[in-house]
Amino acid sequence: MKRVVGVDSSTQSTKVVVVSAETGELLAAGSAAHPDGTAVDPRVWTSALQEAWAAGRVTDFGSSVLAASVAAQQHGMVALDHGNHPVFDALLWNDTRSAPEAERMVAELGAAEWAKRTGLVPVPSFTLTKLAWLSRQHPELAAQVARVCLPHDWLNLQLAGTFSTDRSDASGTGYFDPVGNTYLPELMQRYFGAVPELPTVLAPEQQAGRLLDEWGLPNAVLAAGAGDNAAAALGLGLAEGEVVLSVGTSGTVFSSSGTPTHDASGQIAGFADATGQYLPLLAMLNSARTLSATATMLQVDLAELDRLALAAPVDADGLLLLPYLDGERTPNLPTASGTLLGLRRSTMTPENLARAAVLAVLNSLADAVDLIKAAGVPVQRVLLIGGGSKSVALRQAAASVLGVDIEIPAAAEYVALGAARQAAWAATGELPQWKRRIEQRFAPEQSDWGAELRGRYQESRKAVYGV
Ligand SMILES: Nc1ncnc2c1ncn2[C@@H]1O[C@H](COP(=O)(O)OP(=O)(O)O)[C@@H](O)[C@H]1O
Ligand SMILES: O=C(CO)[C@@H](O)[C@H](O)COP(=O)(O)O
Repeated sequence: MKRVVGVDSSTQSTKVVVVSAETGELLAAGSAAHPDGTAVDPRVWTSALQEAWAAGRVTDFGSSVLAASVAAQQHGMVALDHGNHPVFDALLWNDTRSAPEAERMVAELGAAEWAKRTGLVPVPSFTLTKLAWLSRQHPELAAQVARVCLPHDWLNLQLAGTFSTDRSDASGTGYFDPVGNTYLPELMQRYFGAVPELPTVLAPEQQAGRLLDEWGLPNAVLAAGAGDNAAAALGLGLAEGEVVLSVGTSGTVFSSSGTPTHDASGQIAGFADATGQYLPLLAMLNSARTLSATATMLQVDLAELDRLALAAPVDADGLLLLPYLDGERTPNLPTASGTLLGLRRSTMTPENLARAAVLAVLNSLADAVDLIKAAGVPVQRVLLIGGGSKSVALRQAAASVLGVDIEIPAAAEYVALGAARQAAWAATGELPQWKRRIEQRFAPEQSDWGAELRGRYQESRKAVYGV
């Protein structure tokens, strides 16, 4: 049996899977945690990959492995000197210190022009705003930068010694045109003050090189890799009309599209996908960690948080959480903090707080679905994935809050699986057709509690944050 390896180097952890190249059947898996924080030394990701690789006993599959591929969190600023040493910690997608730069960039060029040229309107998540911050705050370090890449590109460098990326990840930088598939050096020059070497943008099925001997897979080539959401779409075999709700470290809502988006409001990121098409996407800074933070506040584990949330009234008895705990990206409120409304002696219960956290995550996703629908992206099927989707309370309430049927694919690491599927494509020249199994389906409940809650959530958000 021929195998392929998929990697997901996400915000909180590295996950590695070994699967059948023909069917995608899971054969082995390993993982390793990342440190908390929004600025990370990229060398930590290399160590985590080595740890997850060993935990998954990947080298036991040796010469049967045809290829590997890396998907990773998007946008991280990996700034390297001439010796490929990081000049500064990689500022991640959820670091908001470059908010002033993002505002300045939008004010100077205009949102519509940014959306037209890059598919994006700068927010602190995007790589170029972080480079602008480095150039302004640490000019002496910026002067040492010889090349710039993204988290998945850094791991490509460690795995095969090649400096390469793919269009899905490049499309999240703010200096790339996903329609023309070209870098925009004039934007890099204008906002970073120089044009460092940038990784070669490979086609989705193109090989990036051969794995270095130290990784113990003598016959394996390395595929181009991808941004994590594009890889998840590949892992799910996402089709136009299908929308993914991912409750991970980031909350994301995205679909597959044959046409690019240029949303001047900046709410929909017009990314490229990992098949040659496009991936219109909205991202939230606060998602699964809203649940874990609430569990910590209640001093319970996630299983107990779920039990509490299931024991509460469906609407948390009016307790309402606006979950902008780390600031927020959609809506663009980088300096915001969270707000709890409806506090009464009768509503201040652990059950209601747990339920309010679940409903907060779902309302943020529902806001994003409303926006992607309004942009004309067809929404015929909604798939719920991500670690947070393991919450029974969340998956049971999702259909009522969003007002649509929700499908839960069988539990899998879809980002890593998508990377593995790309690896098989790069090795064989054929994109394998792996089966997707739906584990559960939920329909909206008869009562209209979800619609009533959506109204209160939107009124509260408008009243408190003005958006
Ligand atoms: N049963 C659960 N209930 C709620 N949240 C969960 C559960 N299991 C895992 N999580 C959360 O899922 C998140 C990890 O999800 P994942 O999709 O792997 O994230 P990433 O975006 O980093 O890939 C963590 O924040 C974790 O707390
Ligand atoms: O910023 C985005 C998408 O634009 C995030 O989706 C990151 O790509 C982080 O992904 P996870 O760690 O949550 O998987």
